Amino acid sequence: MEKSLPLHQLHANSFAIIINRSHSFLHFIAILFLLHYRLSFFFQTTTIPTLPWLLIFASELLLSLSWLLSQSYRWRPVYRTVFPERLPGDDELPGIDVFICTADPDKEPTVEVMNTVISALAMDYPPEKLHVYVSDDAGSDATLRCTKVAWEFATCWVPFCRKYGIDTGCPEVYFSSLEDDDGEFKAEREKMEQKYEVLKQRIKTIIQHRDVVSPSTYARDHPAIIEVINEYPKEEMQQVKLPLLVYVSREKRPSHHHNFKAGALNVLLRVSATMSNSPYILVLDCDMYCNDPTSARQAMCYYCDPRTPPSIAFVLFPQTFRNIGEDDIYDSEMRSIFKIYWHGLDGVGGTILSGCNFYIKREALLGNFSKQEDLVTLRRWFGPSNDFIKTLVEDHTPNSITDEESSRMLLEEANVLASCSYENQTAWGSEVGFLYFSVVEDYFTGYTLHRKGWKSVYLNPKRPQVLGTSTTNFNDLSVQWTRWTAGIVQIAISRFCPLICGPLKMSLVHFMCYLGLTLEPLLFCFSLWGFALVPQLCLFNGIPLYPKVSDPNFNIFSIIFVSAVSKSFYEIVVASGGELRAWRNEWRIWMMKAVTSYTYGSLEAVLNKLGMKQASFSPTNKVTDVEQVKLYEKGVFDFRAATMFLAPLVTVILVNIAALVGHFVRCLVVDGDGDGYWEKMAGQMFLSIYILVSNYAVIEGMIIRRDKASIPLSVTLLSGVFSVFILLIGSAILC
Ligand SMILES: O=c1ccn([C@@H]2O[C@H](COP(=O)(O)OP(=O)(O)O[C@H]3O[C@H](CO)[C@@H](O)[C@H](O)[C@H]3O)[C@@H](O)[C@H]2O)c(=O)[nH]1
Ligand SMILES: [Mn+2]
Repeated sequence: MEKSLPLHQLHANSFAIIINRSHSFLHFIAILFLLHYRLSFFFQTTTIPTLPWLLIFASELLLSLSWLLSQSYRWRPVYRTVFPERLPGDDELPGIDVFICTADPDKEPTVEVMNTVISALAMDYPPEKLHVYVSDDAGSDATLRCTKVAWEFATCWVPFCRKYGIDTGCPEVYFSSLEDDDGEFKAEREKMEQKYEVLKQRIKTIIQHRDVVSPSTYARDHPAIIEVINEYPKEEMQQVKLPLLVYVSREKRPSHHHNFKAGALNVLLRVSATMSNSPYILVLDCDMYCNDPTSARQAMCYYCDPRTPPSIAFVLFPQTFRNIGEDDIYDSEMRSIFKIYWHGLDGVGGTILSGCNFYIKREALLGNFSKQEDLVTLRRWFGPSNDFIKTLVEDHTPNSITDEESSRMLLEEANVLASCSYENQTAWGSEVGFLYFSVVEDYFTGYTLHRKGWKSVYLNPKRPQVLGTSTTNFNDLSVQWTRWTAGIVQIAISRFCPLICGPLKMSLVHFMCYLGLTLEPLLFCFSLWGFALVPQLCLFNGIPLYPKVSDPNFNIFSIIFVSAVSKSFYEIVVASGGELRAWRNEWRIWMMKAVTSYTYGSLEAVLNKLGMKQASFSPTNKVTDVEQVKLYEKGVFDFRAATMFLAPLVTVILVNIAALVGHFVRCLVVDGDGDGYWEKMAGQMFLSIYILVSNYAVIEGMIIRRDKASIPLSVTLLSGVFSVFILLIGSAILC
């Protein structure tokens, strides 16, 4: 009886669909009017110069294009429910390999990384079917030792969680969220808490006494180190059944490009194949604790359901963060991505692969082969290891470690698979595994899977499945978004651009989603620079770019503005219950990113294309700085950021102030004759005021605040020079 019940359910949000589609339709008509208005300029005689008109028209066109493409993620938002209690018995569940990547113990606190490892070991899944692999790109002996101590702690922690039904597998979260119980449980809990404190202390001591002289050089140049942590458990630990835990640090040499996280994941794909070869893989970033131990069972609701088509490549959970403040000024939560876009993509063919927290089918990454497959072809694709090639064949069962000899042989082979030359002249990274073409390996790999006809599923249950650390200061945020932009623009300007390689096996709407996401950074940075400078330069010089207030055409602009602003108000505040300030924060950070990270990222991608700059992936800083956190929690911008990120912001603000001042002077002195000058310039004046009001935080950081995190005077002065330059040169060219 139970077997006939579905394991999962999908429902489309019809109300949202109706609202979205009707709004798209009306907004689109307004845009057509705008096109008509702008184009008719070319058939009139007027004193307005053509260049600024063309530029503002181009900005409007680009922004409208990105709006149009973004309607695809609003076309059919869907939501999913799963019923893990209906899953078959534990013995019928498939195996899962968990991959946890870490790369830099200075930026990624080891205590947190170990919490992630422990939370993965404590997942609610049959332990003999769960295998946890830690990839350490720093090759740090300290991390290996910490993994061993974490393992020891897990041997007590996991049985403790099982015994008392604790559903927070991450000790840090569990002990910091107070629960009051008494009796035997309380005493045991206190004992456990002490053990956890000891663990933290041991980890800290190991990290403090690292014996490598120059860790960063070592990280780039070291042999492979692979160790099975629970190979021979101590006597007293043998009772406890825990998942396999393996530490893998691939070989790195300066002469070989290591391809960042994708490279690390591909090594894990190979090494794990020879040890556990599970059909499903969960990828976690080192800061992403498993908050809900049932995520594996939830994902399996798709993979274990005979009625679900086998074309699902991955089941994705959103990235959720534990360090989001009430006033999330940097939109660190990335609300619209995880709460709007991904549900929309899910409804039209599948959400993109967003970094971590996904259960992916091994077969989707590697393919599935029969025993008759030509060995030469397989070796050309997958490299020379016969042991690995054997694992690709359907009915292969992996080697198990039974004695010292089998363990030695297995590790020998694993070392070969983790060597940096193993991938030479193979299809790794280009056709199989995680793909290397872009630094956003996740996005590109997911996109390629969808193009080949694979589907994906987005699960966003109420309880966060994972909890990570998001960037909560302006510098880290800008660095991170610059990297993402660079990776995405790399795709946009390559032969893989969706416009060039076409939808292949994707639906048209799904294709539009990918096109929109791929072009978004470019479209935003070009159009927003246009809106931030062109009307202002014209305002400064008394050139109108918008119709008079009394002209009926003025309504076109007001309608488009009000429609865009109120739709986002609806999405953020009404539909997803956000606060008003979330709405302000998202608009503001969007404008800020456009002139900083989107711009620099796009530039980086172009330089990379021209061979003038190498792609880079420096891990995001995950160390908590108390002072920074305080500012973030108070909703105050931390402007202790690189000048390259501050200068564009300040420059835009100064140009806007200058334009307004210039405008008022012109009104009073030059054009004070009341020929409707105010009316002609009202649109531009409004735009400048809008930019200044929305970005008041920058003005405050520049003029009012005097704390350490305000904008340094040197940056303001430098930006002042840029603004004068823009005003002079811009006026000369445009007007
Ligand atoms: O050479 C590297 C660089 C990074 N990492 C690991 O990759 C993970 C993600 O790196 P992080 O610095 O946290 O990047 P984010 O900016 O948070 O990354 C987002 O974007 C990346 C693509 O740019 C995705 O890979 C991530 O999953 C996604 O969270 C971390 O666990 C790192 O340790 C490596 O293993 N090797
Ligand atoms: Mn991260």
